[in-house]
Amino acid sequence: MTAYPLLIVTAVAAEADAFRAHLDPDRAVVEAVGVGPAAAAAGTARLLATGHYRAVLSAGIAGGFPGRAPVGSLVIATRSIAADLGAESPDGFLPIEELGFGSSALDADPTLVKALGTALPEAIPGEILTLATVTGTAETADRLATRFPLAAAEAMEGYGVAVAASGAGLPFAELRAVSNPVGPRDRAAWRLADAFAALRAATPALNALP
Ligand SMILES: O=C(O)c1cccc(C(=O)CC[C@H]2O[C@@H](n3cnc4c(=O)[nH]cnc43)[C@H](O)[C@@H]2O)c1
Repeated sequence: MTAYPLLIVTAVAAEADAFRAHLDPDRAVVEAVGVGPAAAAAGTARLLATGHYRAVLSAGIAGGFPGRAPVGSLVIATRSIAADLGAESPDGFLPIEELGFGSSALDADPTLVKALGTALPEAIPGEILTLATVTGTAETADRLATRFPLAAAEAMEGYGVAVAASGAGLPFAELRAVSNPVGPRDRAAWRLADAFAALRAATPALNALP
């Protein structure tokens, strides 16, 4: 029997197009479902309802934490973390773990992480944060880097895709190409071409995932 394909979930069409040209449709299918964790979770759950996928990958561009993931690099998530899921308090941010409402982190599937790391040895392993708001100040970047010393990158969808994959009982991973540093907003400086080139170059590795 032929195995079902891997589902690759991106936010926007330009990210999906970076993969689509060289994907083997028997091995992997890519779909763009929208920007942010809610669109990612709802769109992924809708696609998984067919029951015709073997695993799920959240993929696209991201901000890289300075000194941890430079522009143009690839990051493989060890965990995807909903970094803004919780409550503010005068003493600092309280994650939902401390509020008693479950977990704000989902581990990536170890088999997928190992296969990605072997196929993409230049990629940086680390935690990837999911935020509904793109970081745009040095203060927020510093605060996140301190709260999450193992975070290499931030994006807006990974945790949402992970929740949908977990609900469907499927293995999950996240792969990001860094288009910009996490820090003061400078949209004109985003190096989209470098990030898309890194995504395109990763496509053969995705065809080969278990
Ligand atoms: O303007 C364009 O041509 C363009 C082409 C493709 C994608 C975009 C996006 O803006 C996609 C938004 C997408 O990017 C992720 N992302 C990238 N950098 C960051 C960041 O520093 N912090 C959080 N998210 C980031 C995110 O996952 C969005 O879905 C534009």
